[in-house]
Amino acid sequence: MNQGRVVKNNQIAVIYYSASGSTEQLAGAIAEGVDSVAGAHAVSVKISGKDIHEGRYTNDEVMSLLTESRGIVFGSPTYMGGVAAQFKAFADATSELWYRREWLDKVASGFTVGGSPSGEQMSTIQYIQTLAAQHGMHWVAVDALRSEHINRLGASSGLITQSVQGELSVADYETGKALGVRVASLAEKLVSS
Ligand SMILES: Cc1cc2nc3c(=O)[nH]c(=O)nc-3n(C[C@H](O)[C@H](O)[C@H](O)COP(=O)(O)O)c2cc1C
Repeated sequence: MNQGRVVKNNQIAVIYYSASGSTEQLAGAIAEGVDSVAGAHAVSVKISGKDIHEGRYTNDEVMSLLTESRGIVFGSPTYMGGVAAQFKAFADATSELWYRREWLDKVASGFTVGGSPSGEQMSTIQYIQTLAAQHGMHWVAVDALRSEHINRLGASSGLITQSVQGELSVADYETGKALGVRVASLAEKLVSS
């Protein structure tokens, strides 16, 4: 796995864009889940609009940090039925890494927040899933059955949530933590198998 590159011992990166903070809250929940797994640790990176010039994202430090990680969890708010422009600029910038197959066989997952319970968040997750597939990554789905306590909106493809007046529900937060645990645990299994 990731031959020829230095991959840090079960480091999982959580990279996301957030304008008003709810996607950031969810990123925090995922990182908390990762950190609760023995031997795993999370690094969180917020995509900054300051790294985008004329639509192009550039930050070599961020790209190196992601490449050194064993797994990457991608997050964006749902904007107009898709990822935010800032996330797309970042995703486009990963094309150089794609060409060199730098992220081949890492684990991946995705999360999004919308303002509506059914505000096309699935389109956002499907885009993130496609990005991970292009990089040859192993997609980790949500395994929790829907209830009022976890996976409130009942999606499996990725973590789909809704912010109400800028706040996530406890159930959304718990689903984030569970996804972090699952990504870190599967990343560990993949290298030891
Ligand atoms: C430009 C824009 C477009 C949006 N489009 C959608 C949408 O298509 N579906 C939806 O459910 N919510 C939509 N929202 C609501 C955001 O997804 C929601 O407020 C989310 O919590 C923002 O994430 P953040 O707090 O991390 O910035 C939109 C918000 C903005 C500003």
